[in-house]
Amino acid sequence: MMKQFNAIKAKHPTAMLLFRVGDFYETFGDDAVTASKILDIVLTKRSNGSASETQLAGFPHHSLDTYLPKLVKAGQRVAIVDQLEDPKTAKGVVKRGITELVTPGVSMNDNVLSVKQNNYLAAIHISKKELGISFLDISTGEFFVAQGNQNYIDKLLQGFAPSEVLYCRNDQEHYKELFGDTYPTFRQDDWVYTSEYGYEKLTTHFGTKNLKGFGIENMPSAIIAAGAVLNYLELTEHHHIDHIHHISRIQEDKYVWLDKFTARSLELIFPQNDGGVPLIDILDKCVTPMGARLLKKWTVLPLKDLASINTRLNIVDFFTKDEDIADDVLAHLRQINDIERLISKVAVGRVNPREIVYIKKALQHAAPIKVLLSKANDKEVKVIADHINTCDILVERIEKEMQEMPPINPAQGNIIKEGVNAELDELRAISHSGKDFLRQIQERESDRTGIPSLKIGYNKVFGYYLEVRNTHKDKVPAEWIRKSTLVNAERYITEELKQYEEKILTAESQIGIIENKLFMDLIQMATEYITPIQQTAATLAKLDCLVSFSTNAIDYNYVKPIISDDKALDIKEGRHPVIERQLSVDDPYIPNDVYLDNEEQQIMVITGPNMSGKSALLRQTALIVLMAQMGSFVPAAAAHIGLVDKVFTRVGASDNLSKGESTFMVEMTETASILNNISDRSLVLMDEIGRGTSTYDGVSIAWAIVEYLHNHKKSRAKTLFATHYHELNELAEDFPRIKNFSVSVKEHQKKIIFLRKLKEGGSEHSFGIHVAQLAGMPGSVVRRSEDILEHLEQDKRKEKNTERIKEMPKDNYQLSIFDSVDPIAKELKEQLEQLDVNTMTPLDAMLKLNELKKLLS
Ligand SMILES: Nc1ncnc2c1ncn2[C@@H]1O[C@H](COP(=O)(O)OP(=O)(O)OP(=O)(O)O)[C@@H](O)[C@H]1O
Repeated sequence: MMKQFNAIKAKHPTAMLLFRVGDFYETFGDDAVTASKILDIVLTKRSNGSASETQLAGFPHHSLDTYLPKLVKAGQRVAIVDQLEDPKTAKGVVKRGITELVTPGVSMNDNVLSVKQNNYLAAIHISKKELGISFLDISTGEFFVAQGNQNYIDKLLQGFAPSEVLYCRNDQEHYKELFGDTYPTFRQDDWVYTSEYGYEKLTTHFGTKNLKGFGIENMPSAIIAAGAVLNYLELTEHHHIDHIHHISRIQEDKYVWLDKFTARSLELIFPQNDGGVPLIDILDKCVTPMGARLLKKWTVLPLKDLASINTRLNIVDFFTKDEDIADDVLAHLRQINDIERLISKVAVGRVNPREIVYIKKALQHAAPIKVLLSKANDKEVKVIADHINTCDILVERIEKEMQEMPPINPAQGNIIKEGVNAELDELRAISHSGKDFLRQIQERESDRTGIPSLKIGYNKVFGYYLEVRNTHKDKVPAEWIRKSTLVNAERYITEELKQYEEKILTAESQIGIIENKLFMDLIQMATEYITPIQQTAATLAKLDCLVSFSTNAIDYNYVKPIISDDKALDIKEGRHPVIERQLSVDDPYIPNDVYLDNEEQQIMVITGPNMSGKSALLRQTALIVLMAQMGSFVPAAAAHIGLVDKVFTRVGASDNLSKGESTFMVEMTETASILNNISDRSLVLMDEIGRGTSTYDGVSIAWAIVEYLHNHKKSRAKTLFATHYHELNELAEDFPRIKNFSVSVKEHQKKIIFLRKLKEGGSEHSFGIHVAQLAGMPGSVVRRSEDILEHLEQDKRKEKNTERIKEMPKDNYQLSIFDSVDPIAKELKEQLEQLDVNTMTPLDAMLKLNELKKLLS
């Protein structure tokens, strides 16, 4: 057996082998040490016939579902080695082989997967020209590819957040350099990463002559990455993958460009700090798992196409106006299981009886949704109805054949209803009424023979028998066959009893075989419905997202945005969708207007004290735009949004310092990438840019960036620029499309009250000291800061020129001795002034110093 183990281990050295031995899964050697730590199971030692001892740790086979996810979640690649023949009939060591290799990126196990999240496996092909990437979720059948530069690939990685990344063995260093070690990885052989192999793999899998139909024919790097994914499925023994029947190109130009910093700082999917709330948590009111997963994709991939956005918005509008339909649809959606993943389980042959019934139930609830929507007086809603395929024939058959609540484990039996199969019914009758039937035989034979004490019994040696006490021996009919003689009685068997016995003993196993066959036939039929069920799942997911948007629109008082092809952004009384949810009714979020265009007001320079709400205003503007382009209503009184193609966000270095990644250098690199990528339709949010360096550096850089954005020859990117540097207010005097705004505060008894209202015009000073006071800074520090500020502002008034670097005020803690009126000090000063240090020898200097010192004594 250890030979067998070693042979399999040699083929998969990086995988932990769960080796089936009898009723246990065992791990050996180093695997055992690791498994015992992760699973907290006992580690033992056994000699296994050889001189050296082997370490051993195992668990009962029926606990696989409990232990396997723990191993995978701990980052292990786990190979399940099963017995491939019946140990009872096997000669010698039982044949064993890998039946599945479960890795973080390839899993169908419900305990490994998270309901609301896709589980992507990614492959990256690194090449000098363009990099290729592919993403596959085997649990849903979704398969995507893309090709582009490192930035783009990095951004996709961040958006899709794969559980495992594959790349070519030869690219190890390069991969690490580009993408670090964020994701668990696996390296494949270099021959996998060639265009010929990828092309061949994809065309064979999809059964197509070429890849034109998928629009990826001319994407060599993407094809290589996709081929690598298929190769990995083979390696991990995933051979039944009919549900992966399509590959889609991620069309970069279809979606709003959000680089990874922007997605992160806007907290679309993940919060930046522990306890933070990302946008998705507010948006997601989905009631189906596939809806929740789709909404995540919509959130990181807002649309750029006017027609598609308006379709979504119109459907949301429909549901907000007809709440009864929305409620009915929701009531049915709530009853719908994860059919997207269930149908994938059908494809890979891992569906259990109860799950087949769930598929039926889901389709049965999809049917009334289809009826409801097709009756709606709205073209776009009707289209949704058209895309729901209720697969009636399949539903009917499952309904007719499957029990209402069959067990999860088919071996437990009672999967198939009565009346489906005559043989099955008969066997069940035998099994159920076995004892009755035996009693009937006993009574009948007792009457017929006149033996009153006739008994039926059973033993392992000759099965069922009739027992006759010696006193009635003479009444035994001739056809009974005597099997044994006891002291007081004799035991007989009959032809009938023998026949029946065989039936009873084989009935249970026969029932299992027939039920299993009928169940397999049903699965076979279900595999023919993979595509229509996937389509229905996708449509229901979309519907779920749109109804979720309508629920938010009503509950949170959102409005339908007007999206157009022009380039203006006009938000009236906009609110921050996340912060407003965290505030109480008594202290609600203060709405603000934001207007930007390419002609009059391209850049808003927003000043205001710390904590006044500048960052919130910037972020809410971006979130409103993105929500609108996802197809959601928005938190505002009205919103007119000229299509935005890219959103860039840069947050000043110190806001990110806690993550330990944002140095001033990073901030500048990120800003440079914005300046190189903007277009007329871009929205740029700059928050405290330049604060990672000295004040003067900061002001200069911030100033230069605003100037650049304004004067860019080709693109007038709409920009919100929040800053502490009120010096920047002077820009508006020289540049026509720059306008000053400030977030208002009221000073009351040297304290500030945040009004949070945006008003035209800059702010005069930054109120930082007041914030320090609010924060509980000692009174002496606050007073001293006020003194210094006063000095600085006096200096500024004198110079009246912000571009020139000003001197810091002289520290007036200590009076200068030379300003003193003391006569000795005066004498000292005069003597020092008369000295010509250049003509003095060191000795002269020493003597003079001594002389001066004497003056003091
Ligand atoms: N319009 C608003 N209505 C109500 N509360 C708000 C509003 N805007 C911001 N706030 C609250 O004020 C807090 C501070 O806002 P924000 O972080 O935007 O200030 P800031 O001006 O960017 O400050 P800093 O310059 O220190 O980063 C927010 O966390 C939020 O709770």
